[in-house]
This record gives sequence, C-alpha cells and structure tokens, in this order.
Amino acid sequence: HVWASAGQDVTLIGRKASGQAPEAAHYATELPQDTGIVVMAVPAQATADALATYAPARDVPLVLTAKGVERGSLRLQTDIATGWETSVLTGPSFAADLRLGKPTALTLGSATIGAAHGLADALQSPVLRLYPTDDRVGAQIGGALKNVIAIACGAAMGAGLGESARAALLTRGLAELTRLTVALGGRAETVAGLSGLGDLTLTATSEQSRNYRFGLALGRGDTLPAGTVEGRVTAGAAMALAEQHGIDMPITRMVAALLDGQVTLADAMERLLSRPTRTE
Ligand SMILES: NC(=O)C1=CN([C@@H]2O[C@H](COP(=O)(O)OP(=O)(O)OC[C@H]3O[C@@H](n4cnc5c(N)ncnc54)[C@H](O)[C@@H]3O)[C@@H](O)[C@H]2O)C=CC1
Ligand SMILES: O=C(CO)COP(=O)(O)O
Repeated sequence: HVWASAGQDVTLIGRKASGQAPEAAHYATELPQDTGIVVMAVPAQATADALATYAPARDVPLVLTAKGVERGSLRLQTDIATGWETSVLTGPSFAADLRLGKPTALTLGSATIGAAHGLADALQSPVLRLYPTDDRVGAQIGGALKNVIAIACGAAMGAGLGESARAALLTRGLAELTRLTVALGGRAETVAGLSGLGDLTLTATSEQSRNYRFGLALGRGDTLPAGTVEGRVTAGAAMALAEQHGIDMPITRMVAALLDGQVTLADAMERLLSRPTRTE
C-alpha cells in the first residue's frame, strides 16, 4: 500500500514473503480486498510464479514493470497475466532515480487508450510523467530487447572497440527492435518513443544499468556480475521469437550465441562487421 494517488489504493508486489530487506514492508504478500491498482515489479522470468503465489486474478488494473520475454513459452508479460486488465509501465528509469524524486518520463501501455489515460492519471506525479499508448506489444518489445542490445554495447565498450562502435550497435539494435515489434503487431512509432529509443539510450550508455555493466564485464573478460540481468535470458527467447517470425536480428543472435558460449566476443564482432552491406 504505497503510492496512493488520485484516490486509488495501489498494491505493490515485488518481494518474496521470505525477503527480509528493510524495504520489504513496502511490498504486499497478499492482495487486500480494497486494492484499486496492482503494480508488479519482479523479474520477467518470475512473473508467472509471482502472480500464482501473490495475486489471484481480479477485476482491477494490473500494471507490469518487468522487461523481458519468458523463456520457453516466448510469452510477453501481458500474455502471462491472463484474467487481469493488464497494462505495462516501461521506459527509461532507474529505480534509484525515481526513489530520489528525480524527473522521469515513461510509457503506460494498456489494451485501450482510454484505460491507459485513466491509469496514467492515477499513477503520475510531478516528477513521474506518463505517456499513454494502446500499443502494449511495441512497449514491451522495446523494454525487453533494449537489455540485449545494452549487453552488446557494454561488451563493445569493455573490449575497447570505442564509442563509435557502440553508437552503431545502438542504432542497428533499434532497427532490430522495430522489425520484431512490427512482426508481432506493434507499431514502429512506439519503438521510436520512450519505451524503445528512450530506454535503449539510457541502458546502453549508462554504467547504472545492470545489463550494460554485465556487457562491460563480458567485454573486459572480468568476472560476470551476479543479480538481475534481464537481457541474459531474453537474448535467447527473443531470438527464438525472431526465428518464428522470419525476422533478421543479427546483434541479438550474436549476444545469444556469445552467452551460450557458441562464439567468442572477437568472433561475434567479426561476424557482425563482415555481414553483406545493404541499404539502411
Ligand atoms: N531496477 C530498475 O531500475 C528497473 C527495473 N525494471 C524491471 O523490473 C523488473 C524487476 O527488476 P528489479 O526490481 O530491479 O529486480 P530485483 O532483482 O532488484 O528485485 C526483484 C524482486 O522480485 C522478487 N521476486 C523474485 N521472484 C519472485 C516471485 N516469484 N514472487 C514474488 N517476488 C519475487 C525478489 O525477491 C526481489 O525483491 C525487471 O524486469 C527489470 O528489468 C524496470 C525499470 C527499472
Ligand atoms: O530498465 C532499466 C532502465 O530503464 C534498468 O536497467 P537495468 O536492468 O539494466 O539496470
């Protein structure tokens, strides 16, 4: 019951009942009868389990914040949360910035634009500006795939390939996000917004990002950091989705192969650079 806004009572699900960290008190371990909006903040691979454990489907809005594609099933987050009125809150935001009250702008994606406007009004604040959309697919593909591209950008920087190479990976990575979004029924204009370009820019250039730091360590040959690095699983899952839909995603494919140990970083970069050129 944190984050009460516009008269709505918001329940936050995002910590296992056994988690005893100081902030555990902010998280619910069961849904109160009178909840108005449920916000879920668990890793993408834990969404199905967290919903089954803590949140039986209700006739209230559920807002998902996880950024990733489910391993095996290849489901987007909204396809996991069936039985709910599901929305996604996504875009460029480090939790640490939000916590300090620093200004942030995000995308709020719902099944209808009316629902998205209603939730945006309820959840936004003077420092949290929300842009409604009814393109949940585009918003989710941007959020999920930017983590994979951020790993590639971190790896390039860690390997000393330079900022020009990073800019190339970021831009061609954006083209991959766009192709997959359109193939899955989303809109290219969504990818050009906060949930795609915005989040990719943040994540692929900032050492605050866990995905970028993971890539940096990979590129430097350092010990890989532990903790939540969503792009690790999503690289393979997104590649499988791309294959299902006949989409070319060379950077994502190289990250997936690198993480699977099928190629070295030097091989991956060489293969990317030696691809036949085509019109941009
Ligand atoms: N940290 C950030 O700045 C941002 C994170 N996100 C996304 O939010 C999602 C969660 O990220 P973080 O909160 O940073 O991860 P985290 O790893 O810091 O925290 C995840 C929390 O989920 C809990 N959890 C794990 N499995 C669970 C389950 N089955 N049931 C209930 N709770 C469970 C854990 O106890 C932990 O407290 C990720 O998909 C991430 O990409 C999105 C925007 C910003
Ligand atoms: O999603 C995020 C920023 O928008 C957080 O990124 P990381 O998970 O890479 O830290």
